Amino acid sequence: MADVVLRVAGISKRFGGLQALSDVGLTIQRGQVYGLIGPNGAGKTTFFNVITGLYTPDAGSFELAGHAYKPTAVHDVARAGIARTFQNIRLFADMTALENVMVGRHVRTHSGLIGAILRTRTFKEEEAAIARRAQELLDYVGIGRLAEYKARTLSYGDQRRLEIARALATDPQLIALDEPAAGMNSTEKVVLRELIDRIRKDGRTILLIEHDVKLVMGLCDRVTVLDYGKQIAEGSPYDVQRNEKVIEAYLGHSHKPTGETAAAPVGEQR
Ligand SMILES: Nc1ncnc2c1ncn2[C@@H]1O[C@H](COP(=O)(O)OP(=O)(O)OP(=O)(O)O)[C@@H](O)[C@H]1O
Repeated sequence: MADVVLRVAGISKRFGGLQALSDVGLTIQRGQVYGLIGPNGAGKTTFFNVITGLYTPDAGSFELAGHAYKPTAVHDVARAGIARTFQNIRLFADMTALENVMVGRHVRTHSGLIGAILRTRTFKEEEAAIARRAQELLDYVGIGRLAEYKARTLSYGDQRRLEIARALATDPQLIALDEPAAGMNSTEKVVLRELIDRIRKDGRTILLIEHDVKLVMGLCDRVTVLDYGKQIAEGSPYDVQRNEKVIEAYLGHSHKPTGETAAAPVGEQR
């Protein structure tokens, strides 16, 4: 049987009179890059917020690496094995890049508050190991030379890479990236694409929300498309970008293929 990292079924979420998610489900296999796309307001971020414990769903079931799990507190979700980045970067601006990654790593440490206060030998050894691992992760995402710089002094693209390093520091089963290419120029996007590819090749599983449909189609193994909170398509990038409902959702009206004037695949329309 294939190795499933995340299986969610029947997720619904309502905000007052607005049904932000209706009966959404997906299954992500280990080692996949799984894309979640859809027009503005489709429910992508709400879905991320539900699976990472920021919002409580009205309905739905969750399974992480074969175990039922309930995304409640954000910290518990990180411990269970899901790490995320945010659409609006959330770093500790006045901490160094290295310290930001070390914070992520603390999810996996044991010596606790008493050890920190007493500065026990175990605590010091653990801190040194965390710092070494944090530096490795900064090197891995390509910003090792910036370890001692404060997060707020980093370029936008480097801050996004720092967020990814911090997410990786928790040793996640699944890393969820919320619009990692937002605001990046084309050179930064190429570097980002290489990084995500590398993370996948190194055996990680990635869930990706991204507005850059070309990036999604080039990177993802499977794609789910949301529109007004409903799942309108699921499949390979090739199939999804030729799906009539998807084309309609992106263009706002239906295109009937008619030879030369047939609707272009979604990735080529943007
Ligand atoms: N906390 C909230 N309270 C009320 N409505 C919300 C809340 N969060 C999201 N919504 C609404 O739910 C719908 C889905 O929003 P969501 O942010 O999930 O969409 P999205 O697909 O991520 O959009 P975008 O691509 O613009 O980020 C929108 O209509 C949004 O206004």
